[in-house]
Amino acid sequence: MTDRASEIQTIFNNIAPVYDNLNDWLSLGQHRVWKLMTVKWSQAKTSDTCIDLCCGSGDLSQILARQVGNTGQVFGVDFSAGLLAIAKQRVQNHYPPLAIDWVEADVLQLPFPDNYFDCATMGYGLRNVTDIPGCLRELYRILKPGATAAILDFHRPYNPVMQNFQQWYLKNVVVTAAEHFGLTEEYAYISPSLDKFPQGQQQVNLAQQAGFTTATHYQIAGGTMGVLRITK
Ligand SMILES: C/C(=C\Cc1cc(O)c2ccccc2c1O)CCC[C@H](C)CCC[C@H](C)CCCC(C)C
Ligand SMILES: C[S@@+](CC[C@H](N)C(=O)[O-])C[C@H]1O[C@@H](n2cnc3c(N)ncnc32)[C@H](O)[C@@H]1O
Repeated sequence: MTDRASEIQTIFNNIAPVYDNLNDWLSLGQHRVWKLMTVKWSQAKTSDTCIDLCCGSGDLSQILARQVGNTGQVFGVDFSAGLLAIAKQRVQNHYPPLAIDWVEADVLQLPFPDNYFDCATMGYGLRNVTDIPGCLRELYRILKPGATAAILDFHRPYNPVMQNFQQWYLKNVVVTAAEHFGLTEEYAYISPSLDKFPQGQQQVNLAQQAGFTTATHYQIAGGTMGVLRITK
């Protein structure tokens, strides 16, 4: 793993204890709706074998697992041991049990064979990997032909009013809230990471270069978030 990847791993291990609560408060619960939309766009269905890349504390993995049922299987993959521990704990006493395997691994080198998965999701992961084209190629490799992936992340709105609002909110609300938990630097990282993140059409181009036959980017939440939907 590169030094940069280790730094990112440390950021997520540090924020693990407050991650879920802060996401709920700071998005006013909206991230749950965006994650439901992402699973819908992934076209996951009963009995499918699906993967949730960069699963963190596992919200998307849980939604996927409900969708595929007990005849399907979900693999939640992440390299943050801290967030994976929370993911495991959250489903421990779930009834009925959810068919989720938690895998500690780097999504740039997935421990799965070619053409294995019926569908995939990724929430707020693509912006954080150190090699976006490599990640899309790895995702392409493990999906079956015809399988769909839905990738949710922040997006810089094209509308200048929304863009100013997003920048103001990240700086004055998100980072200020994080200061109370001694996590200023960790949350201050979101805005510059978003500056470097490809915009919707660029994401579509990268997906096509990775081999995906169809790629569409949908803006949601006033353009502050986006979902890239791609089919192998
Ligand atoms: C679940 C959300 C973000 C996850 C997330 C992603 C990252 O890359 C991080 C990096 C470093 C630290 C933390 C994270 C992280 O938590 C999205 C929801 C939470 C957001 C922090 C707040 C979103 C604000 C938007 C500008 C839109 C506000 C509209 C809302 C309806 C109020
Ligand atoms: C912002 S969190 C998203 C968590 C969750 N998917 C969600 O939507 O709330 C980003 C996650 O990506 C993971 N991550 C970043 N780069 C990774 C990599 N190369 N391999 C595995 N996980 C990675 C981090 O550990 C972190 O859990």
